[in-house]
Amino acid sequence: MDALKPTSADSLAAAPAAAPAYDSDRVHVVCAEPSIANHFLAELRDVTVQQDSLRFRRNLQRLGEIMAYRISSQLSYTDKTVKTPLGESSSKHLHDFPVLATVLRAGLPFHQGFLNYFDQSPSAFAAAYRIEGTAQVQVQVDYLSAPSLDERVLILVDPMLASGKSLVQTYRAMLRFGTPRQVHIAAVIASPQGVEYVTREVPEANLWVAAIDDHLNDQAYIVPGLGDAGDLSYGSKL
Ligand SMILES: O=c1cc[nH]c(=O)[nH]1
Repeated sequence: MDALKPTSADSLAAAPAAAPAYDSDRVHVVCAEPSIANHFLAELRDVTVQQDSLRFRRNLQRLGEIMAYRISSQLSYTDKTVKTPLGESSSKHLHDFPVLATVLRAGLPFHQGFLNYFDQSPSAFAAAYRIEGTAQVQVQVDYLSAPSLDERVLILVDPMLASGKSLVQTYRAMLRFGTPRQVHIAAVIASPQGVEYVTREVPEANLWVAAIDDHLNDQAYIVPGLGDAGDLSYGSKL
């Protein structure tokens, strides 16, 4: 966990002097407005609350549920009439359930939150790891499983958008399963660099984040962030 401590060389990528201007039609910052999402995010960040890994995973799920609801306003609906015990009601039904993609292992609780709402969605999974010993962050995607993405809505979810390399590599690797008609990328905490990289490299995507933090440290962790989302969910690894 030493990698998480602030260092004097928190210089991998210094924070921009002023807040960058994001295209608010494409970048949605859910915790910019006060809501219960802010409370869940505060618990995720809090080192004391983090000791309860059940609550940590559940808070990631809850933010996934909130983001699923927000993204649902951009999906297509079909008018249908449903029979109630007392009559008929004209209602809107989700036209087709989005494909929910995530990156093992840290993405799993956040993905479960999306699946709780998009309960008929198929899922796609990727495993990606960082290649050690390189000056630049380099990522290898080495496991993929997905349904056809042709003409589907794809929502790619990963709780921490740090450099953005693993998300972009995963997205590109997924495209071998087809060309989605609409793409959303969702993260809990993003770095300014990650937002810049993803919006530049995947211009077709809408980006949804709970918060955009200050900067990346020299280990490519988000500061202040929350630490290592995978370890906090599932225990530290060797
Ligand atoms: O801060 C970060 C960055 C990447 N992954 C994490 O779990 N935390």
